[in-house]
Amino acid sequence: MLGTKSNVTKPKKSTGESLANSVDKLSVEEVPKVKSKNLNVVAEFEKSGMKRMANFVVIGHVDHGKSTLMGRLLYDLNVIDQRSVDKLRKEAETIGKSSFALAWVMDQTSEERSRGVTVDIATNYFETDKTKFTILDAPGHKDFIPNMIAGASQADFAVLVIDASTNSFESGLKGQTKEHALLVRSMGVHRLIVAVNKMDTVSWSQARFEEISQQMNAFLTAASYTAKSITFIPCAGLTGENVTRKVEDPSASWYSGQSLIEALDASEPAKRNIEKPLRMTIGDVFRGGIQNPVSISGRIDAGSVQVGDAILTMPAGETAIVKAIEAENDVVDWAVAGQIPTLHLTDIDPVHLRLGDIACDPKHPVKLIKSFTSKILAFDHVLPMSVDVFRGRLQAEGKITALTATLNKATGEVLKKKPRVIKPAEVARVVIELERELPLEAGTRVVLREGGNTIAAGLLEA
Ligand SMILES: Nc1nc2c(ncn2[C@@H]2O[C@H](COP(=O)(O)OP(=O)(O)OP(=O)(O)O)[C@@H](O)[C@H]2O)c(=O)[nH]1
Repeated sequence: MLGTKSNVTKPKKSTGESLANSVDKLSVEEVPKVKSKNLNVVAEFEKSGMKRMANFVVIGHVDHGKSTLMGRLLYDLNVIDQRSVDKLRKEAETIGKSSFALAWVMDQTSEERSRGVTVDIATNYFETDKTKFTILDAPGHKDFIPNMIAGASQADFAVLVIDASTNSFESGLKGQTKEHALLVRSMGVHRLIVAVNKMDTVSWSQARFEEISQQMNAFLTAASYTAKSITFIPCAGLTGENVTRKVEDPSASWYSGQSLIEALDASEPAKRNIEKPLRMTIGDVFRGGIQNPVSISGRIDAGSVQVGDAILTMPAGETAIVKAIEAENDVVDWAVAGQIPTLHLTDIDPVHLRLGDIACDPKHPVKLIKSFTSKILAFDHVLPMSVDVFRGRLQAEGKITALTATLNKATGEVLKKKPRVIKPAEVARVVIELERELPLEAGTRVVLREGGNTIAAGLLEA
């Protein structure tokens, strides 16, 4: 199993006992009245020395080595053990694809394995002394761009993997290399680490590295990335050179720069948005028996929560009290944005808690809205039409009522007002009316589907 290592600095424990055990022993009558410690969670967080966090999406043309590179990173950082890799290698050999073993660390489902392409976003975690990273491994196959966008919408930066081998870089340029870089930019990603990969296949040629860096730099700066937010790193995922350790190959003696892990660690920390009002997407709802309180778990997108807080669940509009919190297998007093805690609740009927609902701060609730403007990236032809609008797992039927403008992918400038149709890969602004209200606010990501196909991904503007 992949996952975070256990030596993480955690928020202060309130008891040493596992919460699951302690609540098992309580009956409803015995549940003590929840007392808030009224902590200043922002100050507590700063004192805690909790590591900074970064989420990144891995993009690039099919077969340029994204999964292998990330598998290598996880393997070399001991997130995955030798036995698991040996097992994967054996499995890979039985179907004659032994070089794919490292990639399988990332691509874990059998469908992905038999096809040899990543079909969904694989989420993996690793950490250095300074930072906790989440990798969102995006598929390079052109049919799977919607999944890449799902990853990009959660990313602080992107790692663009480029195959340096003869002709591969060039065919990638005609393929998804540029397209992916543009798409993640239009979804708000500003920073790129360009991993010039498979350098072993070109004998660590300095000329090749420079040729690729220069061409990509010209393209990326024209696409509104700033030169100082792009870092080029030569590496080889398969051999592990310049991933977590320096290159030993004498032909690479010209390079004295950062390794991939150093570049990752040097990246600016993600903003946790702790000071904003609480927004937590409910990913799971459970109850361990009649006497146990109802519990929810999910990622805190913004803000913080502490024991004793009231939370409001939307769209139900019901409040609950946070009786206890668990995060990273510990009982804690508080949790902040970026963490995925379990909240044990009282004073709420579980019928008001559904997957995809939003738990928020009752003083600053997320609003329920029925119409909005969205910047969308079209995957298919988009017209004024009926669509299903998804915010995570929440869904409502709706209609695109107006196509306001098509936009420049890189700069957001208006290209054409009131287009009659938005073509695949175009970025545009549209107005959407919903049949029923959804909890949405500026900055929320939505997906538009029609007849079971994803036709666009959008960012709510107003
Ligand atoms: N020589 C060499 N081969 C590599 C390197 N990295 C990856 N490969 C090979 O390139 C092929 C594709 O690698 P993947 O990691 O599956 O590529 P991907 O970009 O994740 O592919 P998709 O998930 O299908 O988009 C495999 O055969 C790898 O073994 C490298 O550094 N050097």
